[in-house]
Amino acid sequence: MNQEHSGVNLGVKQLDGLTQKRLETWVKEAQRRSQLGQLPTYIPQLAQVNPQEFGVQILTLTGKSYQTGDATLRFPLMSVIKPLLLLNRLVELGEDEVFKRVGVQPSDQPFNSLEQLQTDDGWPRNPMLNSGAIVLAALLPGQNADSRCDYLCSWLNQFAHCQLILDQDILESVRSVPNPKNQRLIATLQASGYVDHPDITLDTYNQICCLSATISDLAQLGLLLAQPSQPQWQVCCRIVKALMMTCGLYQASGQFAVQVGLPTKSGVSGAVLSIIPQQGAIACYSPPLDPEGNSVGSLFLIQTMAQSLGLSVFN
Ligand SMILES: NC(=O)CC[C@H](N)C(=O)O
Repeated sequence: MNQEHSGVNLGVKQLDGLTQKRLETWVKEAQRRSQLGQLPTYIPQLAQVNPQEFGVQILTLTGKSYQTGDATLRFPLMSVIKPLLLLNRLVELGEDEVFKRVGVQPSDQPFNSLEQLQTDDGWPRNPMLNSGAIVLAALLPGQNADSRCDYLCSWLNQFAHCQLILDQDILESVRSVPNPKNQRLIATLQASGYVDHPDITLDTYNQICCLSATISDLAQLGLLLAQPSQPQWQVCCRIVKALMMTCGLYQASGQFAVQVGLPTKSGVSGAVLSIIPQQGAIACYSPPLDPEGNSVGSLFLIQTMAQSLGLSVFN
């Protein structure tokens, strides 16, 4: 643990210690380390991106912004949509309805594990796994997948002041290769009674994963969770952040909570979102992944920032 920050947090805004120069130094090292990762191959278009692409933005609740890398890059959110889908469903349906259909237990299995779902008798263990997010996608309002995805996209754009758009190219790429793992998850969820219309639900899930963002859109989404704009969202945001902390990086969640201590969610595109409660958000994008499917460069950068600035919520 960094000596500099072993002391108690006496209300100091730790992000004040951030400078553009420090950020640039850390980003250089993160970019170097990202070479240790691999691009995912099961979605053809994700396998074709330039692995050296990198973007990071830190936004604070007081309006400060730090940004490095390519601000014009657009990337699909993939699993980073999961906490935002959860937020939407909690706000609209309430805690009781949501947790009748999905659990809150961490898992030590991969994000698309059928074994985990089978061990749990078809009960989706948490909303950060594909099984849990698929069940929540089934609860979005709308007659078909297009209208359900549109609904979530507009809701997020309205409340987070961002400009997410559905990336049709990546969606086509997702659809071009059948994903047997997700198909088996959905069949199991149907058998256990958590999903009624498997085709619409799988298509909705695929579409919301293909909502694309710039690094600044992603940081804006983070601010929504960092400090809820509406008092009635307080509890929902607290629940989402707790689940990001315990489940957001799959098998790596526990280790990251100890080393970094920030609610964090990753996606296979290399996008990562970390929340610094009451202070701001860190949005990072770097495509190469570690074996668990988390961005090597993004996690390195967030860990370095958190330890150097003392950002852990447990300080
Ligand atoms: N970890 C992820 O980002 C997974 C999302 C991706 N759409 C999938 O289902 O495989």
